[in-house]
Amino acid sequence: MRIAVIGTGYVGLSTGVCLAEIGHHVICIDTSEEKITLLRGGKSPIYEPGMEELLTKNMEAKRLQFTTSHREGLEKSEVIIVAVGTPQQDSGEADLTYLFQAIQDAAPYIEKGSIIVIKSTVPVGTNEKVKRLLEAFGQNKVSPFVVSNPEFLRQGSAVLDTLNPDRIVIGCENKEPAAVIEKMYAPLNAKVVKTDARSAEMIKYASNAFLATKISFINNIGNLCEAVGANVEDVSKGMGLDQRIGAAFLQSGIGYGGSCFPKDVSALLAAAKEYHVPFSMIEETMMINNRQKLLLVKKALNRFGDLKHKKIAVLGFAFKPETDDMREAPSITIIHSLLNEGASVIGYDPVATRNAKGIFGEKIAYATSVGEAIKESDAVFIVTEWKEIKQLVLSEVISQMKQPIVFDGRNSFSEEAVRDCEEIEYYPIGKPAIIIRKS
Ligand SMILES: NC(=O)c1ccc[n+]([C@@H]2O[C@H](COP(=O)([O-])OP(=O)(O)OC[C@H]3O[C@@H](n4cnc5c(N)ncnc54)[C@H](O)[C@@H]3O)[C@@H](O)[C@H]2O)c1
Ligand SMILES: O=c1ccn([C@@H]2O[C@H](COP(=O)(O)OP(=O)(O)O[C@H]3O[C@H](CO)[C@@H](O)[C@H](O)[C@H]3O)[C@@H](O)[C@H]2O)c(=O)[nH]1
Repeated sequence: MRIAVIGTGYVGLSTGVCLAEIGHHVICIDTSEEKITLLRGGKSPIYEPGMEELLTKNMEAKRLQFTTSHREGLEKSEVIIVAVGTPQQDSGEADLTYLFQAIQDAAPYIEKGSIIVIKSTVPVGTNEKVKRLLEAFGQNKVSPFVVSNPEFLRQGSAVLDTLNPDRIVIGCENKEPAAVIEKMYAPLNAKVVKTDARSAEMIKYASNAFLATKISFINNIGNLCEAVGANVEDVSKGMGLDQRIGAAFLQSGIGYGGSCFPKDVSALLAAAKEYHVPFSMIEETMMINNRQKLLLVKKALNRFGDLKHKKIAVLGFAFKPETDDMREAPSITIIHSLLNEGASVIGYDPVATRNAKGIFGEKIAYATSVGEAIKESDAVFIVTEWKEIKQLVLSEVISQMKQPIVFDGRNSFSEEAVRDCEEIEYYPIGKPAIIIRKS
C-alpha cells in the first residue's frame, strides 16, 4: 500500500517507520526543512530507542522517503495519515491550528478515493470538521473518506509500542475505508476496535484521562501511606495483583508529565464544561498532580527550614526515562521552585540537557555526569528514573556530597541499597524515610 504520513514528530515518525517495516511504501511529509534534512540523512530528530535502526533499514529498502512537499508526498497515496501536534491552548482546549493547516496544505493534492486518517489526538467532532474542510479546499470536488485512528504509543518505547499495539481503534461510519485501514495494519496481528468516529476520538481522551487519574489516585494513596506509616510500593503490589485493578500505572512518584497526559486531561475537562457535564474527578486528578510535582521541594523545606544557598543536584530533566522530551516535565516545576526558594541547582540528564538549556538557560548549572552533579551538594533530588541513575551504588555516590541527603521522587533504590550506606538521610515517596547516622 502507498501511504503518506503528515508530520514527523513522535507519532508521525513512529507510524511511518513501522508501516514501512511491515512492508508498505511510506512517504513522510513535514514542513520543517531541518527535520526532513536530518531524516534523509538517516538521523532521527527525536531520541527514541530503536528508531534510527529501523529508519536506515527501511530507507535502504526503498520503502521509506521524506519530503517537505505536500504535492510530492500525496501523489498516488491511497492512505494519508495526519499526525501533527494538537497542543493545549490557554483555555485548556486542544489547539487545532496545525491540524487544520495540514488539511488545507494537503487538500489540493488528495486524489479521488484516498482515505484520510486522523491520528492526532483531537476533540470529539473534529473528524467531521476535517471532512467539511476537505470538501471546501479539495480541488477534485470529491467527498473524501475520513477515518479516526488514535495513537496510544508511549515515548521512550514508541517503536516497540507501534509494532505491538494493545489495540487498534478505527472510527468511521463507512465500512469500506475502515476495512482498508484494518488491512493496512493486518501484519501487526493486533486486536481491532471498530466504531464511529466520535467514539474513537473519545476512546483516546478517556484512556489518557483514566491513566492520569490512576496515577493521581496512587499518588494520593502514597501521601496517605507516608502519614500513616504504610509502604505505597507494597500497597501498589497488593492492589495490582487484583486483575480488575491491574499493576500498571500504580507507581507513586512526583506526578505525571509529558506532551500528552496534561494536555489531554485538560482538553477532556474543557469538553465536559462545553457540554455542561460535571466531571470534577478530572479537576481533582489535575490538582493532585500539580501538588505532587512540588512534593520533593516540600520535603526539602521540611528538612532544611529554608533552601537559601543550598546546592541541590537534580538527577533527570526528562519527563520519563528513555526520552529527551521535557514537555510538562516535573523537573521544570521542581527546578523553578528550588530557584525561587534561593537554592542553586546543578542538573544532569543522560539525553535531555540540550532541551533543559533551552528552558533554564543560565539559571542553573549543567553537569555531564552524576558524579559532577552531586559533588559537594547539600542534597540530591532524583527526578527521572533513568537506568543509569537506578544502577548507581548509593553508598559510593553519596560519599562525594557535602551531606548525604537524598530526596528520591521515583523510589529508585531498594531498602537494602539504602541500608548499605554508613550514613544517609533518604526520603522516598509514600514510605518511611531511612535515617542512618554514623555511630
Ligand atoms: N507524543 C506522543 O507520545 C503521542 C502519543 C499518542 C498520540 N499523540 C498525539 O499525536 C499528535 C502528534 O504528536 P507528536 O508528539 O508526534 O507531535 P510533535 O509536535 O512531536 O510533531 C508534530 C510534527 O508535525 C509537523 N507539522 C506541523 N504542521 C504541519 C503541516 N501543515 N504539514 C506537515 N507537517 C506539519 C511539525 O513540524 C512536527 O514535526 C498529537 O495530537 C498528540 O497528542 C502523541
Ligand atoms: O505508574 C506510573 C506511570 C507513569 N507515570 C508518569 O506518567 C507520565 C506519562 O508516562 P507514560 O504514559 O509512560 O508516557 P507517555 O509517553 O506520555 O504516554 C502516554 O501518553 C501518550 C500520548 O497520548 C499515550 O499514547 C500513551 O498511551 C500514554 O501512556 C510520566 O511522567 C511518568 O513518569 C507515573 O508517575 N506513574
